[in-house]
Amino acid sequence: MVKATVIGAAGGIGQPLSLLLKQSTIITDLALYDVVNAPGVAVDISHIDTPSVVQGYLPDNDGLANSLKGTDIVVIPAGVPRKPGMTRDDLFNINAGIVRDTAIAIATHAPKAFVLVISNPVNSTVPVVAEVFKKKGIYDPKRLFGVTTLDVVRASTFVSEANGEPTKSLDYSVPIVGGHSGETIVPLLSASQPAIKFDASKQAEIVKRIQFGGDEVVKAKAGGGSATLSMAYAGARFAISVLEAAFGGKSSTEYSYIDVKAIGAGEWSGVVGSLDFFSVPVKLGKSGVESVGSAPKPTAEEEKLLKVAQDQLSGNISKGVQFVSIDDVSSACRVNVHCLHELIACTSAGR
Ligand SMILES: NC(=O)C1=CN([C@@H]2O[C@H](COP(=O)(O)OP(=O)(O)OC[C@H]3O[C@@H](n4cnc5c(N)ncnc54)[C@H](O)[C@@H]3O)[C@@H](O)[C@H]2O)C=CC1
Ligand SMILES: O=C([O-])CC(=O)C(=O)O
Repeated sequence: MVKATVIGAAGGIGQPLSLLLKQSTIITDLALYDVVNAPGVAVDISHIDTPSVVQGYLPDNDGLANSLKGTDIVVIPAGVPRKPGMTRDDLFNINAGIVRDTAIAIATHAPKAFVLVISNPVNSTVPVVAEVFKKKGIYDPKRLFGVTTLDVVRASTFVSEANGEPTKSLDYSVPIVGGHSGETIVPLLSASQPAIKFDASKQAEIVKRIQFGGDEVVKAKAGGGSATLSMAYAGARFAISVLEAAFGGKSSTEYSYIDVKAIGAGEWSGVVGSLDFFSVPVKLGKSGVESVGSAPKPTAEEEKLLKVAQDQLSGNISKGVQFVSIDDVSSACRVNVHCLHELIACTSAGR
C-alpha cells in the first residue's frame, strides 16, 4: 500500500498533477485535499482505470487530517500563483502561511511522510516547513524536498531547441543548482551531458531563458496564472522518482532544494558555502535523500552566477526561518479561505 496526498489538488497544478499520479501504478491510495472543489476532482479522476483508489477532502469533517493519515508522500501545490509584474517573493505573505499550516497538519498526522513543496517562493517555503517540523520535534531533513524539477525540464528543452533538436530534449541533462527563482537558478551549462557547443553570447542567452522561464509562462497567460501543466509533469516525475526509490527498489538521481546543512553538501560544499538550503543532485533511496551527487568544476562565468545566487538565497532562507519564529505555529493568523483578508492584514502588519 502506498498512499499519496496532494494538498491544493483542485488548483491549476493540483488537477493535472493528480491526474498524472493516478496514472502511476506504484500509488494505491490517492488523497486529494483542497479548500474548494476537491471532491469533484476526485470523483472525475477516480473513473480512470488504474488501480489506485481516489478520495477527495475538504476542510470540514477533519478533511485535512483524514487526507494525511497514513500517507507516504505529501505534495504541496497549495497557494496563489504569480500575475505579470510580480516576483515569486511577492507570494510569500500569503503562501508562507498556507504552507506553515499545512506543515503543522503534516507534523501531527503524517510525521514520517516525504514532503514535496511546490508552493512559491520555494526558496523560503521549504525553510518554513523545516522550522515547523523542528518546533514539532519530527524533522527528518532527508524527507523534505523543494521541487525544482521544472528548471531541469526547461533546461533540457531549451538547450535542445537552441541546438535545433526540439524532439530530443530528454537527451540533454544540465545541472541546475541553487534555488527556484530568477538568478538563484544556476544552470551549469559547461557540465551538460552531452556537451553543448554554443558561443559565449548564446550560452548567456540560454542561461537567462532557464532562469526566467517561469516569466515566459506568466506573461503568456496574461493574468491567468503561471506554469501549471509543465509543473504538473515535473512534479509528478519527481514524486514518482521518490516513491520508486522508497518502495519500488528503483533509485534515481533528481535535483532538489534540500537542507544541505543538515544532510551535508558533499562535493558541493564549496559552492553552497554557509547556506542552509540549496538545490543539488540527490540520489534517492528508501528513506528519501540517500546521498548528494558529484559536483563539476564551474567555469569562471558560472562562479559569478553562483555568487549572485548565494547572496539572494541567504535572504530568502532567513525570511522563511524568521516567519515561523516570529509567527508562532499556534498563531491566530491561520489560513483558510474565510480569513484570507485577515491573513493579508496580519502578515503586512508583521504579526
Ligand atoms: N515549484 C515550482 O517549480 C512551481 C511552483 N508554482 C507555485 O505553485 C503554487 C500553485 O500554483 P497554481 O496551481 O497555479 O495555483 P492555483 O491558484 O491554480 O491553485 C492553488 C490551489 O491551492 C488551493 N489552496 C489555497 N489555500 C489552500 C490551503 N490552505 N489548503 C489547501 N489548498 C489550498 C486553492 O484553493 C487552489 O485550488 C503557486 O504558489 C505557484 O507559484 C508554480 C509553478 C512552478
Ligand atoms: O514562475 C512562476 O511563478 C511559477 C514557477 O515557479 C515556474 O514556472 O517556474
